[in-house]
Amino acid sequence: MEMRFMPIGIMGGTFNPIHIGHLIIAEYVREEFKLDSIIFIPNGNPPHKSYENLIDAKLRLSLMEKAIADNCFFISSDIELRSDKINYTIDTLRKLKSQYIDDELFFIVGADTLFELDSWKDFANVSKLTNFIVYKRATYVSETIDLKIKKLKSTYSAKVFESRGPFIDISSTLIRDRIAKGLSIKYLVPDSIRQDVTKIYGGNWYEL
Ligand SMILES: Nc1ncnc2c1ncn2[C@@H]1O[C@H](COP(=O)(O)OP(=O)(O)OP(=O)(O)O)[C@@H](O)[C@H]1O
Ligand SMILES: O=C(O)c1ccc[n+]([C@@H]2O[C@H](COP(=O)([O-])O)[C@@H](O)[C@H]2O)c1
Repeated sequence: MEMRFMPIGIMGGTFNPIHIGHLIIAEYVREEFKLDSIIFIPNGNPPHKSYENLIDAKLRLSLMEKAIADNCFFISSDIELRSDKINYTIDTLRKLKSQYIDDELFFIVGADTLFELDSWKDFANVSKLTNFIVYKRATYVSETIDLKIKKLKSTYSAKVFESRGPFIDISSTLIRDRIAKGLSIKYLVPDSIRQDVTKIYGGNWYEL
């Protein structure tokens, strides 16, 4: 029997809330790197981020599930919601590796996350368990991105690839800020979750 090792993408994030940037990036990278599927993993208790407006992890998960429902290549995972402790990627990857034993993992990160990678818990071992795909993000110039990738490769033998996808200047911060100002988030999140996102993040009737 022929063995087939699958390249699997991982889109880890706080998703507070998920937006079309996450979806466009995942779909672009899936095709670009010929990934079999992309697992979306919301972080229950994010290690680095301190938020004024971090909504409940189960709500972030359910918005994410609704947002990815129409893409058969996208899979949702609650692996980081099963404990109240801070979630570190090293633990998640070890669990995923026991499930996807022979498959190759590709952790998708935006350029902002690239610059934090070596501060992740046990990054030396993280980089043995997964490849990385970096997606450019406004304010991060490509020369600096290239230098950082070079450094991660030489220091940790990390396997880091760069996506050629287009800049997408959308963030969860933008969504939260616009809702706070009573502005529209139409087209910034999938239509299937727009009303829920507006309500959950304290928006008014205007978006309903
Ligand atoms: N527009 C984007 N371009 C490139 N990468 C992105 C973009 N939006 C999110 N990402 C990446 O997706 C991953 C998860 O992002 P996250 O859920 O923190 O969203 P965010 O938009 O960065 O949130 P916030 O504005 O609250 O910081 C991170 O690696 C982040 O860099
Ligand atoms: O493991 C760590 O130390 C660690 C520190 C910061 C972030 N991460 C992961 O990086 C991914 C993107 O994080 P964020 O904060 O940009 O949403 C998400 O999957 C986080 O769990 C992981």
